[in-house]
Amino acid sequence: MSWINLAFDKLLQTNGDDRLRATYLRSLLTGAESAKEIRQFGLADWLSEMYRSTWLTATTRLWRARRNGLGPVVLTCLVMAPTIGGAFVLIGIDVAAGTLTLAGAVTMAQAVLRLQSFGVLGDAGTALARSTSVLGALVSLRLELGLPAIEPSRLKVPRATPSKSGEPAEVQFDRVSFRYPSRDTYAVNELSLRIPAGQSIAFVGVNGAGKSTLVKLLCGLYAPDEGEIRVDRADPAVDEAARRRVAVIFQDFVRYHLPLRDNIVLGAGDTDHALVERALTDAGGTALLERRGLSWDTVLSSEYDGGTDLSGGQWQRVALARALAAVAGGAGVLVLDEPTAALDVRAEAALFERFLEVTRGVTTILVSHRLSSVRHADRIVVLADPSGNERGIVEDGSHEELMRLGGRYAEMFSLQARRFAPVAR
Ligand SMILES: Nc1ncnc2c1ncn2[C@@H]1O[C@H](COP(=O)(O)OP(=O)(O)OP(=O)(O)O)[C@@H](O)[C@H]1O
Repeated sequence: MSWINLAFDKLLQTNGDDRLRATYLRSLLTGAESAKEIRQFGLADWLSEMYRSTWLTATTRLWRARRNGLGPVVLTCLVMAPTIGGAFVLIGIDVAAGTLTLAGAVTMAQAVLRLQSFGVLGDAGTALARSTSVLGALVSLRLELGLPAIEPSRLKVPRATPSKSGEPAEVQFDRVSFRYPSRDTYAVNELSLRIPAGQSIAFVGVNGAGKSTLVKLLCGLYAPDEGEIRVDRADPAVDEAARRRVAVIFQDFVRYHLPLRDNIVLGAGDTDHALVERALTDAGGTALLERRGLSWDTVLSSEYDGGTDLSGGQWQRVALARALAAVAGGAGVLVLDEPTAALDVRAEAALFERFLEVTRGVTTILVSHRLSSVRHADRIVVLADPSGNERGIVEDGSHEELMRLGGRYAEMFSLQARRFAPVAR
């Protein structure tokens, strides 16, 4: 059995984590779930390069191993070909002479063909060579059997450096309307809004009011049917630089199976380590390093040797740190589209409050169903209810102003405050 163990080891060392990572990177680059975030953060080139180099590392080793193993295969073929050919000739001669029946010839031929099962051309070898599709399971099995771990190779990938304007951006929606092609009604209807540079603003409204659609329009993921959107006077739907000025964390943000550090500074070049640390601290995620004992190089997936997965709330802190790092890297607008939904009411409110504190002076857009979480924004806009005949924005002001107004926001806030009495003051 020692040769099986050897081949097993060789296969894993030839591919192992690199193959697994390359397959994962390919799924990130081609999957619908990660597409909007990859486009928004401008990660396509960075991830493509990482995929290319990871795949190349794995396959180069595989090619080398195959080349090394080619000698015995060629030698065996040279011996087997005349042996099998000669046997068939002898069978033919016997059949022609009438000393071997047709049934006998078929049986003999089968027996001769089974000769291939021996040695390097054998079934076991072929099956092993084809078993790369079960690599993930093999890696786990290896751990189960107590075999030593394979060290994942460290990637050194050149990364894109974002523009570093450092200034908060001004955002303008001018009579914007947008309808999804499959729908009869407008998701956003004649909405006008100017967000001065450095202001924090919250979008609130009933389900389906168009809050997330507005965020996607701002990210340039869709172009409006009518009206204009501008980020520092440039259109994010057509201008890559304007798009990169918007850092957004969606509710379904991507949980990258990459080291903790890369999860925070995705594609952000050789970022100063102090900046990454500050981003994690500001996002309230230092417990990951202190209590969970992670290092900056720990891959955030248990599928990798030494890797580990995080809880929903811990992932959200990593995603928030990513947003803060993007701002430090040059983004001028920060958008949080309900990325904290997995946190409880109290934790979300505390996090948003802290977030507004650390991003003071940055243009910030918050979307949350929990009004106690967004009450500290400089300004709150209530989007029209699409089921009525309203359009655009129906209320606009600070928490205090809207409460004094006694309109829709005040009604929604009081309703929630009764439900979450200890949180909403
Ligand atoms: N990809 C899509 N295709 C078709 N219709 C969509 C799509 N995404 C959203 N919609 C529709 O557009 C409208 C606005 O949706 P959107 O998600 O922007 O609202 P929202 O205010 O963010 O809602 P919620 O509070 O439930 O998150 C809804 O009627 C929704 O059903």
